[in-house]
Amino acid sequence: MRPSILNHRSPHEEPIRMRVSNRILHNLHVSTVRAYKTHPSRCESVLLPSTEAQSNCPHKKRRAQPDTGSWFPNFLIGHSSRMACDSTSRGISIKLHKRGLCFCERSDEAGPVSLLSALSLSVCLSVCFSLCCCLTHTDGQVLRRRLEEHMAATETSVSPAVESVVPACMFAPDPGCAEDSPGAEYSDAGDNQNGEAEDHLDLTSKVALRPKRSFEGFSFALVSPTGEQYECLQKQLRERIEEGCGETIYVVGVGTDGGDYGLDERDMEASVATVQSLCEQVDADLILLRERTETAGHVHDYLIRRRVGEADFLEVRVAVVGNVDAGKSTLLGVLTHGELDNGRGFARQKLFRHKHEMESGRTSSVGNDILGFDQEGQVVNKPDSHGGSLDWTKICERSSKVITFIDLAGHEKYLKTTVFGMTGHLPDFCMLMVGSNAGIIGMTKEHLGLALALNVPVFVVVTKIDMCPANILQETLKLLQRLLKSPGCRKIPVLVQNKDDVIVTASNFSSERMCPIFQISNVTGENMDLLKMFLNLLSPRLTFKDDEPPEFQIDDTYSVPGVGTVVSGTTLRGLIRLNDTLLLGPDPLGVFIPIAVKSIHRKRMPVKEVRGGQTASFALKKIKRSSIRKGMVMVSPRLNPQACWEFEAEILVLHHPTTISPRYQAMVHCGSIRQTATIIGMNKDCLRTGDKATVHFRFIKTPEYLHTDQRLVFREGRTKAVGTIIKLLQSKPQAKMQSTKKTSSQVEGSSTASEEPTQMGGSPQMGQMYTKNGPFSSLLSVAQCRSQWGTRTHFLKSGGSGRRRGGQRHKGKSALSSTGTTTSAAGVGGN
Ligand SMILES: Nc1nc2c(ncn2[C@@H]2O[C@H](COP(=O)(O)OP(=O)(O)OP(=O)(O)O)[C@@H](O)[C@H]2O)c(=O)[nH]1
Repeated sequence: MRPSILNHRSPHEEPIRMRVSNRILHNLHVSTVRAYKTHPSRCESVLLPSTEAQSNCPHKKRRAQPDTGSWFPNFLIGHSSRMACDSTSRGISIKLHKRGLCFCERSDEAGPVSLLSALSLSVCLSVCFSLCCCLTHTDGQVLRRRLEEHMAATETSVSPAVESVVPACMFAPDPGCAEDSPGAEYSDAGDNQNGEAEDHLDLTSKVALRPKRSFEGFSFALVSPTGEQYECLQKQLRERIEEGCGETIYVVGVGTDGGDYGLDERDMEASVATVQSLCEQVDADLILLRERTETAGHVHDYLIRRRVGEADFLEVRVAVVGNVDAGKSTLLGVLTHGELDNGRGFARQKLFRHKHEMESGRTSSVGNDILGFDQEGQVVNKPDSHGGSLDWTKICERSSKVITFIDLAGHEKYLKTTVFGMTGHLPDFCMLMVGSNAGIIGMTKEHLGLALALNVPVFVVVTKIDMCPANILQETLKLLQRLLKSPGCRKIPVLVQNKDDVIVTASNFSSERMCPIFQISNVTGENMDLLKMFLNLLSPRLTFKDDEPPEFQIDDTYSVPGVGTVVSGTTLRGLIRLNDTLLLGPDPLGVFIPIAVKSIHRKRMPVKEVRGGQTASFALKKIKRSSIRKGMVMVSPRLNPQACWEFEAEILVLHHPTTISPRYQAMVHCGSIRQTATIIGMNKDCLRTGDKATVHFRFIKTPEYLHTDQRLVFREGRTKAVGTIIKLLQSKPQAKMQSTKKTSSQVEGSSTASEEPTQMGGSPQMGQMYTKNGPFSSLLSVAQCRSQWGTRTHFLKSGGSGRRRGGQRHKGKSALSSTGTTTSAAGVGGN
């Protein structure tokens, strides 16, 4: 593979500029390094490009930098042109600078591309490695040596069985310039990552600060900032905190491009004092995460977290999935109650609320558990000394950040409930649990596929390491990383082994590519502190503006004695205040009715308002619980909401045993909506596994409130499809839609469940639609993953026996739910 890159350009013709697909890059990562090691002599000779060629480079701004490319030009490593049109595609520009490597974020025509696409970084390193080995230039030799050291460090930190798991240090900024003379000037100072000079920053004095959440060019003179610089710093800090929904991580002692690593004690003190004073200005706390000493001095990592009042806290939702007996409930019991398990189900007992769950040890419903962190990152959960119960209100009052775990069922027969938990509860992240002794079995792949389909970043927790022999553990890790790196997932597995790894992975986790792997024991508590630290550093993925018209999606309803009807769910956007009047609907006729909010609870704590991204429960005035169903919304009258019977979606069939044609019916999961829909038409005659199409759906029972760009999961039996709504069609409600049941799937020939997935189809027209639409990029990756969805899935039959936690069944359920299956949610005021 490597020579194909090295031979890519004739050395004298033009600057070396590579555009290769991510998949190729992925394969290149290991093979390139190995190739070099085994056959260094076979490396092609890559010479320096001529000055003329450099001046022809399209990246003229970068080329104009005086010192840039003194012996080598930039490399652009991105996706193939097809992927480049996609707004989520990533690119990375590598500068082989004489003082070291410089990885830069760059923008493409299609929009911003993020730095540290984890995959690209590791691959870039190996590509650079290969290229350097071809250089005869002295600088090349230096760089080559550094890369060799880096690679050696990489290898020693990884055990042989998991040799290709990327260690977290790969994602840390490269000190790079340690060998250079201290006085050497770093020509890239002031150059932002897109090659444009920062217009408002003076970088003449010591570069000392770098925000880690984002790797955009951003560096300041912190030791003794001028008034102007100070204001600039303050503005930037505010922006970073806004981006991080109230917090950000800064590294003091490192320059923008990884240069000027370390500060002496006096400079560090002065820099920290500056940051401290900045934090005071923006009403935030500065929390030291780690201190380290680099060759040139000290480097400190700080968490900057905005102060919140007693009634407020940052909320992060984590869906907990994994096969049955992986240890999900046990881990949540250990985390939230602070007591270790005994290996026989002690810790999980505190979470079960149903007799049958206690008896069987199986979660059957969607559970909510909370873990609060104070400003310093200490867990605040203090279970009651008698019953071991948790006072949610107290936890919330003491917390700066509350992690809500959405505990989902691992058993196959509760998959429908699990899908609802993933779509309806809007998790920010997904924690995939794997029992180290059992390995990747049962529903593990199914749940991973679901998270990928919904674009939820995943981290993995391997449990039971106390009882697992070392060779089995290594085997599980090996299979896990193979699964994560497979073309369908395209993740970078990163083993988290110490606090440094936690900081690096948490800082870069918003890159959906990276997949941290923790190895823990619920019995001995091994590595539990790393997991807690990681959870404390997670920030919500989405930011919301308060001035948008509010929207709230209902995922459960309750009747509370003395209070009345209560609905729980997630605020999708906007700000909802006590006594606001919102429109509740749609009812079966598509009508929205005005409704007043009597009281608001967040995590059982009474509050006066709730904003976008937060879960809450509302007590409503003058309405019966039976007239509200899951999937309904409460929205601002300003939105003039319309209910919709029909819509068009671009879907991708992940699995279907035969063919899907018009009149086919399946369950549509879209947010908290869960209703059977019929395919009215599509832009193909029929759909098979791997096919993409624009499909026209119609709900069979009631109209729903939908948005374009909403993700949906379409499933029935073994059939699974994912997609995005592209058009809402206003149609007159039909008097009665007949459910034709699942027989409308046309069975062709004798195709069986074990039928191999076919090649992904799709008309050119579809291809265009997909590449234009950002969220679809992951759909493509899911397409490739379709074979992993397995064929052994069996879903709940209609009228299945899911039960709610602490709630009651809907009286009018049969009239409201197309399948009659209940999905449970947290108890009253669970939100
Ligand atoms: N030795 C050991 N046992 C564990 C560990 N984690 C969980 N267990 C045990 O594994 C069993 C299953 O744990 P659960 O937490 O019920 O598994 P689950 O994934 O929640 O299962 P479902 O709720 O059915 O999906 C229990 O008996 C736990 O005590 C661990 O780290 N070490």
